[in-house]
Amino acid sequence: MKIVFFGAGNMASAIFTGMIEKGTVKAEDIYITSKSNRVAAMEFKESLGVNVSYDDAELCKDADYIVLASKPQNFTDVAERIRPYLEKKTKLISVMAGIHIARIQEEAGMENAVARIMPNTNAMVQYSVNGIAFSDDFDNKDELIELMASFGKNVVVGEEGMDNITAATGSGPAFLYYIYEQYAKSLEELGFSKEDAEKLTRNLVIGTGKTLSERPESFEQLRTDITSKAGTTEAGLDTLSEFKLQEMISKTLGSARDRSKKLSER
Ligand SMILES: NC(=O)C1=CN([C@@H]2O[C@H](COP(=O)(O)OP(=O)(O)OC[C@H]3O[C@@H](n4cnc5c(N)ncnc54)[C@H](OP(=O)(O)O)[C@@H]3O)[C@@H](O)[C@H]2O)C=CC1
Ligand SMILES: O=C(O)[C@@H]1CCC=N1
Repeated sequence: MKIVFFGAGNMASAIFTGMIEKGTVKAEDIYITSKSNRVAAMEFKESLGVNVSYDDAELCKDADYIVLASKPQNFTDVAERIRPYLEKKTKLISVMAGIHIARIQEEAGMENAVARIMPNTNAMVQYSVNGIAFSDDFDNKDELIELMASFGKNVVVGEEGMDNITAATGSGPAFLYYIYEQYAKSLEELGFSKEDAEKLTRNLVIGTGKTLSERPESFEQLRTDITSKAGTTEAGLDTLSEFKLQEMISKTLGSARDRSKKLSER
C-alpha cells in the first residue's frame, strides 16, 4: 500500500498520525509532501517515520491513494504537480472543502476514481466523524472505508451531502471549542484564575464526552438527570432558554454550509 499526502498541515497530519497510531497503515507506506515548509514535513519524518519527498514523479509512482490535503485555494497548484505523473490506478482522496469530484477529475487530467472525505481534527485521537462521497467508478470502496475507520466513524453520503457534513462535523469541533472558550471566560468572571478556568472547563468537557461515550441515554435525559426541582441547574437553564441558542447554532451551521457551496464555484 502506498498513500501519498499532498499537504502535511493540520488535517493531513491528523489523518496520517491517526492511521499510524492505530496501526492500520505502516509509516513506511506513507509519503508526504508540502508546498515549501520542509521543516514541518521533516519533523513528521523524524517523529513518525513517514517518507518525505518533493520529487513528484517519485511520489506519484505506483501510488494506491493520493490524498489532496491542501487548502482548496491551492488545488490548482497541486493538480499541476500531480497531472504529469498520475497513474490511472491511483485513487484520489480529497479532504478539501467544497471542491467537486468533477473538478478534481478534470484538473487531475485522467478522470481517476475520486472520493471526497470530510474528517475533522479529532482524527488525531481516532475520534473523527468522516463524511465520504464516492465517484461512480470508485471500486473497492470497503478498503477506503476501513482505512478511514481507523481514525473515526464513517458516514457515506451522496456528494450533495458534503456541504452539510463539512459544516456539521468538519468545522463542528471549532464551533464547540469557541463555546468552551466562552465558558472558560465566564468562569474567570465568576472569580476563578485563568488557569483554573481553563482546567475546570477542559475537564468538564472531557468528563461529559466520556459520559456520552458510555451512556446511551438521550441528551435530554442526561440533562434532566442533573436538574433538581427548584435547584441550581433549573435556575441556570431558565436563563439559558431565554436566549435563542438553537437559532444561533442553526445560523452558524448555515453560514459554514453556504461557504462550502461557495468554494465549489469557480
Ligand atoms: N483543519 C480542519 O479541521 C479540516 C480541514 N479540512 C480541509 O483540509 C484541507 C487542509 O486544511 P488544513 O490542514 O487545515 O490546512 P493547513 O494550512 O494546515 O495545511 C495545508 C497544507 O497544504 C500544503 N500545500 C499548499 N500548497 C501545496 C502544493 N502546491 N503542493 C503540496 N502541498 C501544498 C501546505 O504546505 P506548506 O505548509 O508548505 O505551505 C500545507 O502542508 C483544506 O482543504 C480543508 O478544507 C477538512 C476537514 C477539517
Ligand atoms: O474551515 C475550513 O474550511 C475547513 C473545512 C472544515 C474544517 N476546516
